[in-house]
Amino acid sequence: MRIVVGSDHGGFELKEELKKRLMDQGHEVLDVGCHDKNMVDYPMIAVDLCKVLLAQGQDFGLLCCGTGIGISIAANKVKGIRAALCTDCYSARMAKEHNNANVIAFGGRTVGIEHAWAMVQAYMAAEFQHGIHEPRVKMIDEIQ
Ligand SMILES: O=C(CO)[C@H](O)[C@H](O)[C@H](O)COP(=O)(O)O
Repeated sequence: MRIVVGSDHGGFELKEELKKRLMDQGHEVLDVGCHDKNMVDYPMIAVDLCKVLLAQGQDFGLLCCGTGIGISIAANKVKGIRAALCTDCYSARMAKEHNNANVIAFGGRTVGIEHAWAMVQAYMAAEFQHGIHEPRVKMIDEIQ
């Protein structure tokens, strides 16, 4: 898969480890930053990632901040983005199956790497179920 990743300082370490594991699996990963632990404002990173995703058509985007909340709120302001803050594997799978989320978000200060990795795997293994979910997703997109 082609994946674009990004984080603020609060999600930097988690993003780096998830990026490494994705690359080890053979995925193509583009990192929009941040590239060190220096403080950076998460809305900028979220918008940068979303613009890249919409322009370059990666399969999905992965965002991390301290909680995953701020960066997912910011991403969801971008037209065409459906960002899901994931805290469990069932929700990560549903984010794809029901919501066709094109961005998943995690909290670097709230979840450990193994749990985050399990959630990434759950999301990546899932497929959008279409059917009744298709018009609902369309309704979401039409809000913007
Ligand atoms: O947006 C957030 C909260 O929902 C993230 O956790 C940020 O990473 C956090 O706010 C950054 O906080 P810091 O005090 O600047 O490290």
